[in-house]
Amino acid sequence: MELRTVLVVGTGLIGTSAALALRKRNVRVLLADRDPGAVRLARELGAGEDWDPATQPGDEVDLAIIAVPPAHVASELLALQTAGAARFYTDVASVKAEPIHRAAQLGCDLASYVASHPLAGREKSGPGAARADLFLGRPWALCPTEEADPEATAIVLRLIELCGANPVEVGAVDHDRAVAVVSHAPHVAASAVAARLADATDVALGLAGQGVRDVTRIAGSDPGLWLGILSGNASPVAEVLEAVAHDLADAASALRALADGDGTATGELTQLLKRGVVGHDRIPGKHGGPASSYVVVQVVIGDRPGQLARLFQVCDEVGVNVEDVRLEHAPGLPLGIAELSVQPDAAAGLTEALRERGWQVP
Ligand SMILES: NC(=O)c1ccc[n+]([C@@H]2O[C@H](COP(=O)([O-])OP(=O)(O)OC[C@H]3O[C@@H](n4cnc5c(N)ncnc54)[C@H](O)[C@@H]3O)[C@@H](O)[C@H]2O)c1
Ligand SMILES: O=C(O)C(=O)C[C@]1(C(=O)O)C=C[C@@H](O)C=C1
Repeated sequence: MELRTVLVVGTGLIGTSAALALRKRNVRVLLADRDPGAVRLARELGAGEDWDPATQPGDEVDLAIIAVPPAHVASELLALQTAGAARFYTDVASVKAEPIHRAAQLGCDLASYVASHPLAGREKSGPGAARADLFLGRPWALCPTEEADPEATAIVLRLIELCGANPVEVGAVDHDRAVAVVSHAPHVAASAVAARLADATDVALGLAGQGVRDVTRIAGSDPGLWLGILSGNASPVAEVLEAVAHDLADAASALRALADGDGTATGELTQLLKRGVVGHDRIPGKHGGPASSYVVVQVVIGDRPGQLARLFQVCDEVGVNVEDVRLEHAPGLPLGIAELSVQPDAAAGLTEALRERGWQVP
């Protein structure tokens, strides 16, 4: 099953990332969004060409990817199917049961539609945050219903393969329960931790290290999008959060008891910390950070104009492409760390070249 032409509806973070990945594999990509600015930016980033429904025959479009917020998936699917925009359809929403249920209610054709969900994303929205390699090595759930045409499933599998992700076939209800545990409840927990920082003192924020950054990164995401995701998976997420809240309440009680001099209270706390280690160790592969195929080279840089430019100059001299860059500031210090993500085979050469030129590479 070949994917020659794909229509992406919703050229935000996920739609544009899929479009960029497909363009790299020479798939023709047509772009649509209700926001013309989002299409323009996606096009300028090389994600494809504007979709003109008046001139583009639907039977030439193999697959339409609906990459809009969960609440709009079903209505968008209906509109596209009514217009005969493509042969097959998928969506990428973070919840699955409700959009499928709504699509059935609206009378959408469920034979040509296989819902899906890439388990990859960022805390930033819009086409400007998109990356062609966002899905590399990541799980991508697909949830064919009983009505789904096997050809529709095959074409969605091909999409996942072209984006470099790993397909995971799962029922919609099971999917939603699973992502409540591994994505949606963690998001709310991150928000609750980050909310404590809103009125934290400057002294506290000045002491912020990597731990709090790791735990709260996703709390920086678009609240509107996440309200839609959480509302679409309300009961499973509530169930996980109730369990988390129970653990947190127990931990707080144990700490109160410890503060009151009851040394036996360490037992409960230790159990929670140990259960945390067990849970953490069960997460497969690398967690977060840039695409798993990159290696991060850390370089100490002074907080002076031109430092980054000089650093990139070295990368250029030794022919190393910087796939991503992140700056870690040390509050109050005239130093920071630049984390350069590069291809694994380029890391050693770059490290050597930097050290030779006097850069501190820890
Ligand atoms: N952000 C993530 O990390 C992530 C990861 C996996 C899946 N998803 C899912 O992907 C979908 C898109 O999320 P995103 O992060 O790319 O959001 P985004 O805000 O970056 O992009 C969404 C785009 O959809 C457009 N849009 C909204 N309603 C539309 C409609 N009816 N018709 C056409 N365009 C419309 C918006 O203008 C916007 O450009 C959501 O369903 C989300 O649940 C998000
Ligand atoms: O890493 C991030 O920033 C994400 O938001 C990714 C993440 C996740 O929780 O894993 C968030 C929601 C999506 O539905 C899929 C992926």
